[in-house]
Amino acid sequence: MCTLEKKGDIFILTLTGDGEHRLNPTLLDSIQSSLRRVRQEATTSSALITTAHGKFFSNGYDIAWAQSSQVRMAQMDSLLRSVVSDLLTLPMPTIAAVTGHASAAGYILALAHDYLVMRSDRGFLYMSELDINLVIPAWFVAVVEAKVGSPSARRHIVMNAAKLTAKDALRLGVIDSAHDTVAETFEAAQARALDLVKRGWDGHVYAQNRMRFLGRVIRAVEDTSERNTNTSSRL
Ligand SMILES: CCCCCCCCCCCCC/C=C/C(=O)SCCNC(=O)CCNC(=O)[C@H](O)C(C)(C)COP(=O)(O)OP(=O)(O)OC[C@H]1O[C@@H](n2cnc3c(N)ncnc32)[C@H](O)[C@@H]1OP(=O)(O)O
Repeated sequence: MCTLEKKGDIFILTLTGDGEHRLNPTLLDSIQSSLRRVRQEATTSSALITTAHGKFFSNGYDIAWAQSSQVRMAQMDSLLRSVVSDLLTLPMPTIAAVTGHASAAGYILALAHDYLVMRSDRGFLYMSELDINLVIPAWFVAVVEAKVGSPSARRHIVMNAAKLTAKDALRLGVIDSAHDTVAETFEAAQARALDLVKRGWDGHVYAQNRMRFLGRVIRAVEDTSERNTNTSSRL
């Protein structure tokens, strides 16, 4: 599950508990209702930090729950699309404090934030589809393309299923800063959030500008026409 607290103008959304924070409908619904509250309670200049307890930020879709049911996979895909769309249209800057592993859909959840700060002593950013014999959704690729500038870095992430440490991710331009501990990672997220709030931007203007800046990926996230044939035998 997740909790939402507010410290001054900063909202803190935390994926709670020591588990893998697998993105099943229960957790995705909980995240989405928290984001709805953030949108309702936002003041002119706010910021959101998303973080997690334990050694995982999110280990991706709950494929055990899906039990290879395409309908259930489609349900998680649809819910994650609306969470990512909510993040990309939120009227405030967003920061992911990646305090543990973020795999596949969990990686996309982190990348859906404007800024990523990450713990360097533990935790990978890991687009694992190749290793688990799944086809990456086109909209996931659109998010990676929008957030990672270098073609070789994108190839390493997607076509090499690289397990990036924070230091690797910083070098490849995937994250904004790397920190030795969970505490320092969260402090860095708070400091960045305060700096952004201090700019005093109107959140709705911020959201409009982000929708211009990331228009292509927002359209990809919201385009559910993509057929995701997730059985390699069909290739
Ligand atoms: C009808 C229409 C149809 C439409 C249908 C639409 C459907 C769409 C479906 C789309 C599906 C495709 C997209 C898929 C999305 C998904 O999310 S699927 C699920 C993805 N999840 C995964 O694949 C899980 C991946 N996770 C793992 O493999 C592991 O959990 C891990 C991340 C590798 C972590 O391993 P773990 O053992 O659990 O953790 P640790 O013990 O912490 O680490 C292992 C070792 O690594 C060392 N280490 C950790 N961090 C670091 C670091 N930063 N630096 C250096 N070393 C590190 C750690 O010390 C461990 O080392 P040892 O102790 O020596 O073992």
